[in-house]
Amino acid sequence: MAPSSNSRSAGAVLTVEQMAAAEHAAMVSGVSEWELMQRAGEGAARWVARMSGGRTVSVLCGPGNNGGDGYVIADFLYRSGIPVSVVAPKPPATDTAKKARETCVAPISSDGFPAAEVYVDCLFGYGLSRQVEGAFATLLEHLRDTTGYKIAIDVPSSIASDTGENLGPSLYYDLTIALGAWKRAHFIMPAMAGMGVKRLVDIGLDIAEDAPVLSAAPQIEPPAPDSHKYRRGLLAVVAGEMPGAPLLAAEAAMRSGAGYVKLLSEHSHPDAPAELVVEGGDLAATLSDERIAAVLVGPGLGRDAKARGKLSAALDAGKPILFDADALHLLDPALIEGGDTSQLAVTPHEGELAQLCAAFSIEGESKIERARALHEKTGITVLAKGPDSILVGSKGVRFFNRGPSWLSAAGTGDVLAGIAASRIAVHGDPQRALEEAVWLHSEAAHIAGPAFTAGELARTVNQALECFL
Ligand SMILES: NC(=O)C1=CN([C@@H]2O[C@H](COP(=O)(O)OP(=O)(O)OC[C@H]3O[C@@H](n4cnc5c(N)ncnc54)[C@H](O)[C@@H]3O)[C@@H](O)[C@H]2O)[C@@H](O)CC1
Ligand SMILES: Nc1ncnc2c1ncn2[C@@H]1O[C@H](COP(=O)(O)OP(=O)(O)O)[C@@H](O)[C@H]1O
Ligand SMILES: [K+]
Repeated sequence: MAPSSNSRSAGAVLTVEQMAAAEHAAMVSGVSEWELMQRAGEGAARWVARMSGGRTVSVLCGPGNNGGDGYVIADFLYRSGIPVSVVAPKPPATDTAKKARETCVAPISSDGFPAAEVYVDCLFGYGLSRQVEGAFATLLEHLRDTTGYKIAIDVPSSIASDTGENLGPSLYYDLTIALGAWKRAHFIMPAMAGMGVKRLVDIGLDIAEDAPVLSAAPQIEPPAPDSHKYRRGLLAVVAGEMPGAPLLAAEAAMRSGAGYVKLLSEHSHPDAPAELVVEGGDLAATLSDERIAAVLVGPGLGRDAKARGKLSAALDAGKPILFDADALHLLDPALIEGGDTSQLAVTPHEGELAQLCAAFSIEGESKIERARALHEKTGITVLAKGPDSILVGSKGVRFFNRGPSWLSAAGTGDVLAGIAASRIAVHGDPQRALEEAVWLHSEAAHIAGPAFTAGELARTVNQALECFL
């Protein structure tokens, strides 16, 4: 019953179409749908048994194979001596779910909502295709209003798997157990916020290696024993109209691994920390220093002709560049034409991504489609940030778990940009740097505690680094 050891499903985040294709491939290779359902149901049942701790369990079963999983779960729990019952408003509609119901020894009723301490929601999985109504909606409303421990199997039953859209009563689960692979909804807001703790059951699917994946915690190397400040990476932060934002970014960058951070500014910065070198003079000439390993441009830059000139100067230097904030309102096809875009990266929030898509004539229904199209059209590595960040680069697509919501504070984006640019200065790989930055930013927020300021967050990043060494 255990899945084969060569399963490559760990971490993949799939659409319904990709999921169905992976399951079809398994069946072509000789694994029956029944066998897949047994693996899924048993794997999930072991989690339910662990979480229930002897409490009474009620399993809600729908008409499709998600309901089929429910019968397998109930059967496993019943045979394990756990008090369990099933509610199924409609009989199974698929052969495999019918077989699961026929072999299920747990008591089954077609109506009511039994009082239980643990509820397992198997009404709909990735097959949900329309608004939930009638008896199914009533069950979900009861589930919403009860105080029991709530477990969603595969995908919460009112959530559309590809879009995260809510197609029925909206409720919060304590635990969501994904089957076979993660689905997009597991990492799309607001759906992901209602799923509680998330766990994945491996059912031995073989999944294409280029499928989007959930980002795994990075391993960050300390400086080599013979390192010096330049070898560790010199980052140039280009300042503009507003002094605060680039200073915040530089504060974070100094604590993210770069050996040397310079603020290139025509203003004086009496508030700058002593360890930050502030350099004036002609920007193009300063950026021609071959020891500069990466450039950050955008925080506090401004959006006028002078700002655009600075952006041009940065691009002309031919170095790896991270564009954030105001720079994302200035970038356009003419500016990057003919350059090596593989060393360029952008960190737009929702509004800035919309701005970039308009500038580069890109359309896409969802954030992931827009980010992917922007990368494919321009070659630029894109981190579409927010509570549900998505990274798209030459190594494919990465999803992330949600960081602390305390990050929703002014200036935290400048901190993220500083961290990411610093990591680019260290190793030169934009996609790796952005992935590291999301983790460091989140971890720094955990360490900084509640209601931190962006400055406090920036000054915590070196402690966050310790978690990834
Ligand atoms: N196909 C496979 O090989 C496997 C599938 N598994 C399970 O199967 C699930 C997908 O199964 P299905 O494709 O059968 O789909 P679901 O069980 O998610 O639900 C689809 C069924 O519900 C009906 N339906 C959809 N929306 C409805 C609505 N709003 N109101 C009433 N009826 C509605 C559909 O007509 C269909 O009969 C997965 O989420 C997973 O739980 C697992 O058992 C692993 C193996
Ligand atoms: N609710 C949230 N939960 C988790 N992270 C969030 C949330 N809101 C914002 N963030 C993160 O905080 C940062 C905000 O950046 P941004 O919108 O550019 O703010 P600012 O421009 O004020 O610096 C991003 O890294 C984003 O991913
Ligand atoms: K479900």
